Amino acid sequence: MHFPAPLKSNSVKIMLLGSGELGKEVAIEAQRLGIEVVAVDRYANAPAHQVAHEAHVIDMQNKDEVLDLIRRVNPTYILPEIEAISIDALFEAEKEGFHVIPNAEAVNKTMNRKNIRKFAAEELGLKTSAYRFVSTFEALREAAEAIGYPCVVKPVMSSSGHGQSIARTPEDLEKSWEIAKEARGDASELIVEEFVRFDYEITLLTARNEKETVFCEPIGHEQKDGDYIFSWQPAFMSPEALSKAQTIAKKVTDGLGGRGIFGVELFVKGDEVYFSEVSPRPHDTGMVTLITQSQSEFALHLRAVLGLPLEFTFFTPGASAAYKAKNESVTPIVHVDDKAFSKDSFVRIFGKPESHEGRRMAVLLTMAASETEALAKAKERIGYLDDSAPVTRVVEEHRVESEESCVIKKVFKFIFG
Ligand SMILES: Nc1ncnc2c1ncn2[C@@H]1O[C@H](COP(=O)(O)OP(=O)(O)OP(=O)(O)O)[C@@H](O)[C@H]1O
Ligand SMILES: NCC(=O)N[C@@H]1O[C@H](COP(=O)([O-])[O-])[C@@H](O)[C@H]1O
Ligand SMILES: [Mg+2]
Repeated sequence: MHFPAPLKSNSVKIMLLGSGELGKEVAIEAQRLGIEVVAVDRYANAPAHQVAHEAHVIDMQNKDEVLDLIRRVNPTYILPEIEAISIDALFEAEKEGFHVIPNAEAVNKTMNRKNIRKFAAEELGLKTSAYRFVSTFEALREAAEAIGYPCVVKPVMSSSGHGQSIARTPEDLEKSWEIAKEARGDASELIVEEFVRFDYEITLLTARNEKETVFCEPIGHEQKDGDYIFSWQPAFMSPEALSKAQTIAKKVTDGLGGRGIFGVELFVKGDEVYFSEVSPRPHDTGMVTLITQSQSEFALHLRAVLGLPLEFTFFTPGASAAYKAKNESVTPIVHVDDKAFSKDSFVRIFGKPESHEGRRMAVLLTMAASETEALAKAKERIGYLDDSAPVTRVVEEHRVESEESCVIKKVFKFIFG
């Protein structure tokens, strides 16, 4: 491939629609290859704005504003980085010949739980939790009765756990209804899901450049309030579960098509693998690849977008811990103890201009001889970043790992290493 210089009439230009911590790392990778970066978000001085050639602040849900900016910037590639973007603008841009990553229809399917669930379960025939869609409280009650308790209630359009709750009894439904309504995005419709008592959950990062598809080592993660707090790589899986996970990821990403990295979220129970959802972009749990791989998920995303080879090396087991702000502040400070900068750990501070309770502001990364050790270090050292907020856990049940599944895991580990 030829790499024209940035800021010229013939530059290769990427436009990030969303400029948070994930976009910031993509922008840095693009800068390393001399690709011109235009970063867009709904607020000023977003993380990727600070490392881009050009920064814009617009209402990303407004079709006209998004389209007008796309036409003015004339990017080679448009990279959606968040879900809350005017999908009509992306469809229109694609019609006008712009290259949306991975493509507008894939963005459309994945931004709405109804579309992706129907696609995965009904079109591709993948195993998922039982589910129903509802838009009235009465229908929510009926769906919960049919699916059984506990069940998980989520707005069809939301991310990072916003608006999500578990109803354990019929009495919880009113609260779940209120939580969902308060969430951002289009909360007019909800999905009610069977609560899957999985042994563990993973993200399988899958990159495709339309010539080849590659998988990263599976990433294990722990969630609090529907948002990730710890991730580690590799996540131990039985060979059968790993093979099923890769088959599902290949089917889903081939079905969505286009170029880029995808975060395929899966629940694993024994050797059964359930498809949960997929992000057509780097995944927050995948920040661990900043320390574990020669090419992080961000570098792989960019390579896939540009149609470059997707070769990389898995360097070392590692883990990540999300640092969440405790307070609201327009002058936020992340206090980091020097010990976080030891030979086997480092920190990435996103530079978000404002904090509010629970907002992810930084990530701590650790490496070790095993993922268990790396995770233990991450859990211990996240305390080196001050006031990391203890948030109450939504999916409390998952903490209780059955003795049986522990024994099975140990046996597999003994046999397969
Ligand atoms: N049906 C379910 N059964 C059991 N646990 C679930 C279920 N749905 C969600 N969870 C738990 O809640 C977490 C968040 O759910 P989900 O990924 O659907 O939300 P999200 O808002 O899209 O989050 P993100 O944007 O961070 O991926 C899951 O990773 C899992 O731990
Ligand atoms: N699970 C999706 C995810 O992690 N997205 C990442 O968080 C940013 C928004 O953060 P903010 O809400 O703090 O502005 C997004 O821009 C993206 O980088
Ligand atoms: Mg998710």
